[in-house]
Amino acid sequence: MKLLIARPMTAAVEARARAEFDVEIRSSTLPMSPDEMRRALAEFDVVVPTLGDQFSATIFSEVPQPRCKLLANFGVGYNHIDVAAAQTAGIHVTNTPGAVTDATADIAMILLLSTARRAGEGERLVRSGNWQGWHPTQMLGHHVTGKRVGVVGMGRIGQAIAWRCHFGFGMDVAYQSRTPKEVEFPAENIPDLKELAAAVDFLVLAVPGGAQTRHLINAPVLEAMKPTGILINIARGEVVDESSLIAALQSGQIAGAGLDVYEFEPTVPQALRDMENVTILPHLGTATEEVRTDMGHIALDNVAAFVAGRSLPNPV
Ligand SMILES: NC(=O)c1ccc[n+]([C@@H]2O[C@H](COP(=O)([O-])OP(=O)(O)OC[C@H]3O[C@@H](n4cnc5c(N)ncnc54)[C@H](O)[C@@H]3O)[C@@H](O)[C@H]2O)c1
Ligand SMILES: O=C(O)[C@H](O)CO
Repeated sequence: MKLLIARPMTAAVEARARAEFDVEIRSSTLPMSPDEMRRALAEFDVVVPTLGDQFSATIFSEVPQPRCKLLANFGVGYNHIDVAAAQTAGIHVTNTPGAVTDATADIAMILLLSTARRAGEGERLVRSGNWQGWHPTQMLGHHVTGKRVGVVGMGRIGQAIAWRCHFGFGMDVAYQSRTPKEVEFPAENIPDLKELAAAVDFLVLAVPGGAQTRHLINAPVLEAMKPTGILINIARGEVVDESSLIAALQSGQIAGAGLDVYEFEPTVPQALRDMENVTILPHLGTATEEVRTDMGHIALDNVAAFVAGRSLPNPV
């Protein structure tokens, strides 16, 4: 059984992979090229791809009889893989849910607090050496306690964000879902997205990416938000129509944004980089040693189950 891992991993994950499997670990930290993906499908039994490796229907169609039978994705989000095309090609897909939840919810809170309280702008001021000292109207932001958060995508991460907002920061919680969720704190389901956008101070995105959620947040949704509203996106960049977001921020239609993900990642438009009321992070959601190790173990657990002929723990 030949395994390909698409990026360098934490030491613990690489050690386990080398101990248990005949593995090749790519040394590049960049996404696989189409040539590399075709070779991966043709020459390996199992591949551990990740974000950025665009396993499109075209790539699958270019390798008609793939040796590969499992794509054990490193990450919970798998919108970079055309799962239907993979399955048609006889390739299973798995992901790494759960391990990512708390760390990603933490990054959502960092973005929410930083944007509301102007932390990035404040840090830039201190670093510039131009800070003139405290005064009662210096750099006033938006108070968080008592404000209302609206979660779009009330799954594992969405619920962990809502939990933090309620128990940690005394916020009211609303969310959008086709069916009400059973959570251990008061939370109002507002099924209409524009109604939710209009009713909250912070609109937080935690939906999966992919065709069904592409540009879910578009000009009409941004128009529905309060002028004091702040958009937080830890989901996938394509969930937001980025040019409409830039227009809404530039015109003052919304007050700010906190972003971990971008529509054309890793390209971040200059307009976003120029605005002081935008907090921008480089897709840090799961970026801790512990979480990346746990994600690697989950991916390898799926590989091990596949090799042993057991049912896959995390099928997509
Ligand atoms: N920034 C990061 O580093 C980072 C880290 C982990 C996950 N993510 C992203 O977060 C996503 C969510 O992860 P999760 O583990 O919470 O997944 P999940 O499946 O537990 O939750 C997703 C929720 O979104 C809901 N949903 C789907 N389509 C919707 C729509 N159109 N409108 C409203 N709700 C919709 C689903 O019903 C589900 O409740 C991942 O798919 C991934 O893209 C980002
Ligand atoms: O989907 C995920 O798990 C993240 O975006 C990558 O860690």
